[in-house]
Amino acid sequence: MTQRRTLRIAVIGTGKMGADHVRRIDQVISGARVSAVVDLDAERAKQLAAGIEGCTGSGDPAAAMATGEVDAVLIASPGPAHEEALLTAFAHDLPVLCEKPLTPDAASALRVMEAEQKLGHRLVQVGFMRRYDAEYLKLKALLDSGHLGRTLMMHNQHRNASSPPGFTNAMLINDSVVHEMDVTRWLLGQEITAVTVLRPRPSSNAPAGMDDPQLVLLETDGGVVVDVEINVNCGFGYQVKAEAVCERGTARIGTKQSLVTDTAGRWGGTIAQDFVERFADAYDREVQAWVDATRRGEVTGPSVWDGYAAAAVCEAGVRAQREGGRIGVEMVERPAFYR
Ligand SMILES: NC(=O)C1=CN([C@@H]2O[C@H](COP(=O)(O)OP(=O)(O)OC[C@H]3O[C@@H](n4cnc5c(N)ncnc54)[C@H](O)[C@@H]3O)[C@@H](O)[C@H]2O)C=CC1
Ligand SMILES: O=C1[C@@H](O)[C@H](O)[C@@H](O)[C@H](O)[C@H]1O
Repeated sequence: MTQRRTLRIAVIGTGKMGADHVRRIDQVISGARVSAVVDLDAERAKQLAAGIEGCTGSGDPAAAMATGEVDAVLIASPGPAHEEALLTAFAHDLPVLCEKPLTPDAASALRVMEAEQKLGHRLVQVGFMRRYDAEYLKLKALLDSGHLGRTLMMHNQHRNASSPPGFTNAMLINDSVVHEMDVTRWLLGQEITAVTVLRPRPSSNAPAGMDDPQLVLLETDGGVVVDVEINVNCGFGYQVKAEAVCERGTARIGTKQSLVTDTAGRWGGTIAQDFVERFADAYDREVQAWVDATRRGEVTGPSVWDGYAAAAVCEAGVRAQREGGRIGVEMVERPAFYR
């Protein structure tokens, strides 16, 4: 259905990402407004709602989606809560922007995929925001142009200043490396077939019980080998870098130096401190693209299939962490619905 009027959005989960998306919809992008915010911590939701005209705050996502006062839903609760919220949105035929991961494991992602297919039309865009980042878009355009020949390898670095409390080895894969898994599939147009995880000695910055950093190797069905340094307690800032090694050259992103100073015998710049800062433009473009598509009655961007494929690769990654060795990715065949 084409909707030319302002889209009324319910944001579910008002923690770090949810609150940032609320600010973005309220102050940055056009064509939408936040009409409801929902959090299990209802007080948090009410406080956020108080600062936004015409917005309610509450603690029950299902009740908020049933009011008939909502046109679309942005899910920013933790991954394990996504399946229930998605199925509720499907019951009301509401378009969804669902933060990554779609769900935390392949079986639940498959259930969501089957439920969406039963509806007979797509409703979900998955929040793999790197696909909207200006540098990643340039890299994709270059690789697609064929100018550098076929891609042979990719090297990635994914560093966070520190991990939030409760972060686990499995989350290192499911929450962090999931981004490299998605961009690998998207940049190369290939599926990932196997995962190996190597662990150097842990950094003394890593919380007890977490092996950080780790080196994750991905192999694709097109014969490309991709390495990812995941290092979520590096201490100095947030860095995401990627280099594609191709037959006729290489291409690097993430090395941008926006401001370089020369002073008192030194030269240097600054490093972003977290993803909200580094990927601000990508999140803006991602949410604007979702709003625009929804108002046109379309669903674009990363699909439930992409969310499922990433979940299947993550599952192999977590097994590789636990069991060691090279673990094959198990996936169902891609349904015609998502081609
Ligand atoms: N695209 C990206 O770069 C990033 C995406 N994320 C994703 O965003 C989502 C949220 O992450 P954060 O904001 O960092 O988490 P957070 O822990 O800061 O916030 C989560 C919020 O959800 C609420 N909540 C928990 N269960 C809920 C439920 N069943 N219904 C409604 N609210 C519920 C919590 O009370 C909390 O306020 C996750 O899926 C995460 O993977 C997080 C960071 C970056
Ligand atoms: O999605 C994200 C977080 O959940 C994750 O914890 C971080 O490592 C990633 O850099 C960020 O983009």
